[in-house]
Amino acid sequence: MDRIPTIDISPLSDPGSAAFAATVQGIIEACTGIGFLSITGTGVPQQAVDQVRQTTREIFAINESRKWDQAITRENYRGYIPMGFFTPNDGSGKADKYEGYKLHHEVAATDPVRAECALYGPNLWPAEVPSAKEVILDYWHQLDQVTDVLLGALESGLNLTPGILRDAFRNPMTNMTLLHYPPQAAEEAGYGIHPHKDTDALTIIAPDPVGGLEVQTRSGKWISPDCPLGGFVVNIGDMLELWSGGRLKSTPHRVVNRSGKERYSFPYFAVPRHDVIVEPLLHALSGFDRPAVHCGHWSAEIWRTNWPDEAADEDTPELGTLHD
Ligand SMILES: O=C(O)CCC(=O)C(=O)O
Ligand SMILES: [Fe+2]
Repeated sequence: MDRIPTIDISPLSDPGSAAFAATVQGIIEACTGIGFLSITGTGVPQQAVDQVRQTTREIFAINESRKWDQAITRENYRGYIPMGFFTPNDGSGKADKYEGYKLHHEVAATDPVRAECALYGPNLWPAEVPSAKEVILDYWHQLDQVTDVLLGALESGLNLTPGILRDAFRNPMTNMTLLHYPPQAAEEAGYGIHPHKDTDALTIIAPDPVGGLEVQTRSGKWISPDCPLGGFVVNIGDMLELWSGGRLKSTPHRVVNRSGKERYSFPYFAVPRHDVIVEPLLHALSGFDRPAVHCGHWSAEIWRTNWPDEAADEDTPELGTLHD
């Protein structure tokens, strides 16, 4: 499949209907083919998306020194990620051209889950943009609903026990990154984000109309998703690939911002609860041989190995890094 289909998911609200079955079939074809699809009919109002994009702009407009005051640390993977901070540890030595702001599933400092897994906690919301917390969490909760609907469709399409995927997302490790990519000159080498696979279950992005996201087809070509205004790009990450025994595909993608304009993006990464062990729920396809993943451990390793002086080990295969 050399194109990314657009699918209206509104029939998923009517399980049992013929339109539900046809929509599930379309989603399964996209996810077992290119691993990406554009969705419409989510019920998320365009205004909610516009507000998050505006909030993202405002956060990156905060003065540089104040942004550094809220920078991400090894102990707390939340807050500002300065430009070039995470050089991919693939040996290329070339930093990605973005700045970010990392957010995780919001829980209060007193939440009992923190005793079970130390990665949970409150976010660092920037005081300079007082509306950020409300605007982003409102959007986040809407995407939690969209995720639930998509997981229900995948359970149905893969003939899994109803609820087996959805139940793994109670008190999840879902996270978001706010991203700002300055324009890259035509002759400039390097990427906004280098080619990688996502390590989560699934990702939902409201694409910036300036473009720049590119997806690798199985034949090795790079194509751009064609997503209508108001739609979202969804892709399968490593965890759903693993759950499905290799049927659903986690596909390499990258960002190159040659639009001449600032690009703002805010991917939502759905990740199960810390104690969930992701392993094939169906017999694995031949040649698909990946070890089970414990979500809390996996997330801790992703936090750790993003620092350029830290490397993944045998215990933590891949972590989204592509090897030639
Ligand atoms: O900004 C985008 O469109 C994609 C970002 C991305 O692939 C990621 O953060 O994993
Ligand atoms: Fe990605």
